[in-house]
Amino acid sequence: MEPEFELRGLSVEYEKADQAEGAGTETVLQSIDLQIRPGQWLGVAGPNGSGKSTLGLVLAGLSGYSSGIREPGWTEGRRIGMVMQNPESQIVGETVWEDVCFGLEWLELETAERKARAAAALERVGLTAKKEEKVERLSGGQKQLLAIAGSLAAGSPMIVFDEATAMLDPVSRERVWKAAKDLTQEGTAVVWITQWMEELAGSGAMLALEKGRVIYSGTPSGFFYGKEDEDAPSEKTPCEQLGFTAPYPVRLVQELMRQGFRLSSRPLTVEEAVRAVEAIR
Ligand SMILES: Nc1ncnc2c1ncn2[C@@H]1O[C@H](COP(=O)(O)OP(=O)(O)OP(=O)(O)O)[C@@H](O)[C@H]1O
Repeated sequence: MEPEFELRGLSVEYEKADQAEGAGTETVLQSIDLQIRPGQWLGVAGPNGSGKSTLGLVLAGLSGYSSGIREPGWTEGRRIGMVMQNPESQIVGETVWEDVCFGLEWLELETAERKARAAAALERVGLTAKKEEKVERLSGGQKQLLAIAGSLAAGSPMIVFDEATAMLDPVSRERVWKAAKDLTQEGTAVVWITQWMEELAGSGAMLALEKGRVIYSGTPSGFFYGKEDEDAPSEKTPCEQLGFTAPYPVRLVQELMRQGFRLSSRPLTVEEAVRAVEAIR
């Protein structure tokens, strides 16, 4: 299947803010290549300032770029959704209903169709009962769900989540994560930017950025465990290179491996770790 969204050699440069450093530009993203297929979940990780949000904005079509190619999914009339870290920063309507309808204003739809789409989107994220509520009275998690509903109503083929669960409690985090997971089942592509290593474990594919460059592109397993078939890995894993701590099940299994246990898989979750350990009994 052809990738629906593709970046080739994409770079973003900004004018240097600090004149003391001399005039010129700062390269924030450098030669990024990536492909995103319909229904794919792409996890994106990287330290502060590595360019994750800039990449998210470019993918969402909210920010330009200096050079490279971005095609073919960004054609006119196809709105890419974006759910930002701060739920307050993306509210456009006074009430829940107004907010979800806002993104539909630009589409040439019959009123009945617009209403049906907005109602269906609110239903999908469980906010139907809050339809008449003022947005300011929603919780942070509900505001994130509302942002998802806005993208759903507009028929976005891809939604970018930029640390969208960072300000949420565990229950709300789970709800937003689940809503995003459900979208991929229906063919919506999800770009999930996060600093939470646990959130990367379920990614179909992931990439890691450092200083604006892609330093890893592949499976979460390769990111956390490093190259395949190394009995005693001496090289740092990409996760360690970035200074991140792998999820607890990964660290547990890595310690077992160091102690000489041979595991036939490279588990990422507690459930997978339990199965892998059971298999060596
Ligand atoms: N509009 C802008 N003008 C100039 N420089 C910018 C602009 N936006 C971002 N930058 C710079 O680009 C670099 C990458 O920023 P970006 O926000 O994309 O990183 P990030 O990985 O999302 O960081 P964080 O995890 O802290 O959110 C930083 O050095 C930042 O100062």
